[in-house]
Amino acid sequence: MIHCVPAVLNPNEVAAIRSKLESASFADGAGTAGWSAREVKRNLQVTSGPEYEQIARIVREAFMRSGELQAALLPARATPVLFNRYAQAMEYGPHVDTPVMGNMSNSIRSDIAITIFLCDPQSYDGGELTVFMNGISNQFKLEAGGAIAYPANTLHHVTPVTRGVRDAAIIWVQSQVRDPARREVLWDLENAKHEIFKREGKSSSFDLISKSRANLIRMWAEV
Ligand SMILES: O=C(O)CCC(=O)C(=O)O
Ligand SMILES: [Fe+2]
Repeated sequence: MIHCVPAVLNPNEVAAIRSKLESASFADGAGTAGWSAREVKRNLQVTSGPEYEQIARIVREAFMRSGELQAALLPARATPVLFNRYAQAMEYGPHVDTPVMGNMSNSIRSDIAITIFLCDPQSYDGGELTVFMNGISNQFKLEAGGAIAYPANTLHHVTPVTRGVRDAAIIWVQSQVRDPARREVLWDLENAKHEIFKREGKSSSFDLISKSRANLIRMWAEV
């Protein structure tokens, strides 16, 4: 399931990150790709340093406080934030993300990939995130601060930027519930809880749905 969540970063946070990106240093993104993705990865990435630490903290905190991302993804762990830049003619061709990231003592299964858009979509052409799912190609270009979370086991690509610059923050998440179909059931129940609560308050139906969702998490969660 794909989740698009607007304004995960508020406008002040987007502005703060954008201003830090002006002085941040970037390296060739091919450095962090697997051998086959490297063939098609043409972008830049912020290198570690004080700017990186500050903007990564802003993104991580925004991710943690997003009720929708937390309830939909049920994160167990997340990678450090990666900042991608696609300048004129840069792109990231079709690839599948590395399934297990990090090293032996600190590894994360990449169940879900998140892109948080950092630029006004009017300020650049191209740069659509394209995700192939169920035989359909879906294109996304969100407002600055908006996040898309999609299954990392999909083939996806970023189309060439033909004007301006596209900056984005990327996080990979290992979910407590690795099966996307189970996560969808839990997400539907979460929405049903909200609907019932709005209509009836904390009724006995609400309590039963809450209990079912909580107990399904107990059955399925790996923590
Ligand atoms: O820039 C993006 O939106 C996605 C980048 C991506 O697919 C990756 O870094 O693996
Ligand atoms: Fe990717």
